[in-house]
Amino acid sequence: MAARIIYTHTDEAPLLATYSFLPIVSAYAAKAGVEVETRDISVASRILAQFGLADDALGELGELAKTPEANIVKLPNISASVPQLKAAIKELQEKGYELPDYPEAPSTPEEEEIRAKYDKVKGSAVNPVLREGNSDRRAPGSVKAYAKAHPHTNKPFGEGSKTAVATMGEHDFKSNEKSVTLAADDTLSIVLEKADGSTETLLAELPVLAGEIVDATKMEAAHLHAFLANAIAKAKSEDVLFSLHLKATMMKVSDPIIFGHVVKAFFKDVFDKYGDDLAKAGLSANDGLGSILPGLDALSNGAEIKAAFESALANGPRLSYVNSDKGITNLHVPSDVIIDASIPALVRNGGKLWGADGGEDDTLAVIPDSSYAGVYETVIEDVKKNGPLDPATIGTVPNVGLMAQKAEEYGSHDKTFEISSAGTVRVLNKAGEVLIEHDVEAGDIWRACQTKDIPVRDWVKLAVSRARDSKTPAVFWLDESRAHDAELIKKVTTYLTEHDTEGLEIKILSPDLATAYSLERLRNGEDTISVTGNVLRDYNTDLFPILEVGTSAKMLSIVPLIAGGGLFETGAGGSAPKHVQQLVEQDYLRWDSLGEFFALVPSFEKYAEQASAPAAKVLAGALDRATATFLENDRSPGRKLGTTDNRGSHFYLGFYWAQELAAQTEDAELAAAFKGLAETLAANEDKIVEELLAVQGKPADIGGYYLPDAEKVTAVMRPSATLNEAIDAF
Ligand SMILES: NC(=O)C1=CN([C@@H]2O[C@H](COP(=O)(O)OP(=O)(O)OC[C@H]3O[C@@H](n4cnc5c(N)ncnc54)[C@H](OP(=O)(O)O)[C@@H]3O)[C@@H](O)[C@H]2O)C=CC1
Ligand SMILES: O=C(O)CCC(=O)C(=O)O
Ligand SMILES: [Mg+2]
Repeated sequence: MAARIIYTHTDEAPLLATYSFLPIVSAYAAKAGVEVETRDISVASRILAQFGLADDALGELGELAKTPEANIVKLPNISASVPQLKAAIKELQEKGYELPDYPEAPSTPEEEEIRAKYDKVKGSAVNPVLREGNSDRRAPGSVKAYAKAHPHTNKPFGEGSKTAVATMGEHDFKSNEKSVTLAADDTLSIVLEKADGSTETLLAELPVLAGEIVDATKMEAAHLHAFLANAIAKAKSEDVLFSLHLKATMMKVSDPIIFGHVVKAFFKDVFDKYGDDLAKAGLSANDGLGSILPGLDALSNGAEIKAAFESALANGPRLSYVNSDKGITNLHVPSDVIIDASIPALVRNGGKLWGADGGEDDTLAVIPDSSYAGVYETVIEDVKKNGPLDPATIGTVPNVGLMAQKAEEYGSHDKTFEISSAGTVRVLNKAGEVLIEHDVEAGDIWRACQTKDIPVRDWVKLAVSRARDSKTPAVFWLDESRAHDAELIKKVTTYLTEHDTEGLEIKILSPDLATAYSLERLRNGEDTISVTGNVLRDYNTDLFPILEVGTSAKMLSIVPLIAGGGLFETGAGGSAPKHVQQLVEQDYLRWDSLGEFFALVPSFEKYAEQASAPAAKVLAGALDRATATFLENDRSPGRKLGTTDNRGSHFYLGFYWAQELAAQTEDAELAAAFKGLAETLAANEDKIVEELLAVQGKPADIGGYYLPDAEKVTAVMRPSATLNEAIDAF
């Protein structure tokens, strides 16, 4: 197969940015003979693919990721919650695609089949397929230097701040975990034996490999209810905002259920009184208020129920709001408050979130499961005690994350069950022996996770090589008192002996202690690699970047694929839905494409290696230097109308990149090819910037949300005739 770079078309802000940036990338790459192709893995395209209406690009890339030829630049994509999925289906239907409605409660085999198709698109359905390697995420030196020179504000917590984390600590996933390491290949099954002696097979065949860690645990529904009742009462009595923080997208089975429990607990009286009416109307607490409230219009007593919700909102603890102008609460949409980005935003903002009136206040951050809540508790207590972290002086906490082959919790969806009736869940091996068992009650959420051996070995190797290459101490964030971690620690200590660790500082600390240790070093200006499992990989790569450099958009995010290829993720954050709103309202896109710039450098380097194409390496080097100039000259999009936005930032990157290519001496032909362009862009800088600024300030029509109109988006995202001419003629 000829070498090529695959640049992904995704969703929301990164997709819009692609319309402006990719023409530049493709034009420059072509001059160096580098093939750049695109594949559409947007939620819209993935829905269409399920029904044979589009190519299965994700399936294709998933296969590619398992080969040495892979060279994929992966932009952030929507991990759709059910309300988003329904909205996307509706938009596609309105555009003429014959798609069935999302069956909320499938009752026929046909509906089951439709539901199964949609469930393949739901939640975090892209990343786990492409991530056939472990994760290396860090803030590049140039980004740290920029942050030190232009520090953003991490606000102090107020005197006597009441902001705190509430977490269960008992009867939850963390405390109920049991774990085993398999001695040999096997096929497991998961069976529920009910109190009446009957059995229900929850999963018939779970193939496992020798050396694989399998764990299982449960969240006990009755205790979750008691915990939530307490947390709600506490927020009320302390008069702080109540906010829930989950990862309903990546934990796409368990967390929407937990979200539903919180909605029901917060509006207990409403559900006690009208629960049956809501259920009959197909209005599920798991989808949030944003779906329930509009759905009430169709009910005969809808107005009465709406009034009951409003009165509960007025009389309960104050709820935090995602967007108070639009009346969107923390309990509106399960994907609106995603823990990895939302808690760091709270910490950055002095422990405050926003209430109904748009004013900010201290917050009780509710994180039901205690597996990782301690990390955030430790950060919040540290900032309360020692003051905000100062981006001008602090060190950095890069991450090496165990992620390959759907490791740990993020691969648990097909093994997560809301228990239908009381009994015992058992994980059995082929010989019928019980490996793990839990007594369960109806409503408990039981789940199993798998962690394969090869990924663990690769992760340890990556940690050692990162520690050595960057001369930085590394800490494995593992808790020996947690069942899964205890199994993992055995492997880590074994695999560490396979490497030369002479002179390296490598520790194993529990997540709480690792947080405290890393924070102390951070405050001293020292760097510490966090070597973590899959969930803390996700959390830490937003937490530390947001505190250190203001956003996770500026991260270098590499996934060295185990088969030898490369997956280059752009930044460590998401697809920024708020940015699309701003573009549509004001024709201003504040998306920062630094993540894309950073990802392309190793992607071109990889291409140079894959295709034995030295020119690609020249492209990479020039882009790297151009990005440094871009940062020095502060060309990232501002936040305010009338400043350079995403489109202007692409012009500047393209301009500096062309200058670097024209100036380099490694490849004279390439230098000659870029000379004219560099001159044209320099001569027209003012004109181009003027053309780009001129369009701002009025609504922009992109012809859709999930499947915007390509022509319209092109027109919006490429408004400078002068720039277009220079690039297209090149
Ligand atoms: N790799 C992936 O594919 C990921 C996908 N997601 C998905 O993204 C969606 C949104 O998730 P959410 O939790 O809201 O997190 P986001 O990271 O999309 O947004 C949080 C905030 O971070 C800031 N931000 C993030 N990226 C950029 C950028 N490149 N330039 C400028 N600002 C940026 C914005 O802040 P401000 O508006 O204040 O400028 C934004 O509102 C969800 O569908 C989620 O599942 C989430 C994480 C990773
Ligand atoms: O896949 C997703 O939904 C989000 C991924 C994410 O947040 C991350 O990897 O940091
Ligand atoms: Mg994340």
